[in-house]
Amino acid sequence: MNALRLGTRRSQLAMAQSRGIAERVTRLTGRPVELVEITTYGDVSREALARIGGTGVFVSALRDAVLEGRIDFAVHSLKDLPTAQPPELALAAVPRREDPRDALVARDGLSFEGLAVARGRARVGTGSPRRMAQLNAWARALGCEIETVAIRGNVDTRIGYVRDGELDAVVLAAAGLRRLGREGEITDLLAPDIVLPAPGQGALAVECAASNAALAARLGELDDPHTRVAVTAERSLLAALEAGCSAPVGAFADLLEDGQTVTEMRLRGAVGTIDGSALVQLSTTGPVPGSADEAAATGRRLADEMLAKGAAGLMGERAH
Ligand SMILES: NCc1[nH]cc(CCC(=O)O)c1CC(=O)O
Repeated sequence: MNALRLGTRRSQLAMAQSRGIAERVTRLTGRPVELVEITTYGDVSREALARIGGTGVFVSALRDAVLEGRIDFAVHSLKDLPTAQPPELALAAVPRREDPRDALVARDGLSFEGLAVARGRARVGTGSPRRMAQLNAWARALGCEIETVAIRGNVDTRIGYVRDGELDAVVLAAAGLRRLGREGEITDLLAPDIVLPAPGQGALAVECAASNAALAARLGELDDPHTRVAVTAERSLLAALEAGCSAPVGAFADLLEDGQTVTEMRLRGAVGTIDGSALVQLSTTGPVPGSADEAAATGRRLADEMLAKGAAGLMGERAH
């Protein structure tokens, strides 16, 4: 039986994600899956992500490979996907989401609060305007000041800044650290009511050509409907704010359970200035959307409320 070709970026995180999905696809279909390495613009460019982001720098080379038939399918971090889905590509599966939270890796095992109140102005590394805005707002609420420092690079590089003392802490997605077996580095998990994750954080997207309906159906068996509904609402909120993946926008939908059954979905959104001096944070709770369209409508409604509270005026800024 010929192998399915799964295109993947070469980074450790992408490889770990792709290997995990490859195993599940093989178990499901009985077909071997072969990994094909693809280099994306996001891997080659040294520019600040906040500046080049928003156009799917990590995903377009993989998508081209799918459309040109060089690979059969691709796995992306959902938060890196542009919000508009091209009609020639099928979002075949959104598997069950991992921990959506941001994680702090700090010197001396410190929590964020411990770090913020420690003597001196803590230097916290992150390339994400969303994290900068919310961390600065949190520090202000604690009556402290921190310095957010723009960094990028792979997980080892980022953690290295703390190891070698250049920074007091870095912030990374908990899901990424888990997938790499590096959760032991985490010194604090940031509560979503204080630091809302990026829309889609912790979730993966499995894409194939829309014309390959048979493959889309097989891959669809990996889909987790609750995760799909939640990330659909989050991404619709982001799209309705007309913000890209580098905008200081946090969004997180969680499903509330009553015993065993899921009863309601709560969607939260946050937009702030990078210095944390202003933050608009709203939430809405209602019945679990019965379809992707309903989930998207929930996201748009919350975005409208946020815009009415002045969200647009907070999003103009960019990280330097
Ligand atoms: N923008 C890079 C990126 N895309 C997805 C993840 C982590 C894994 C995930 O969120 O699923 C990361 C790294 C990070 O934010 O620390």
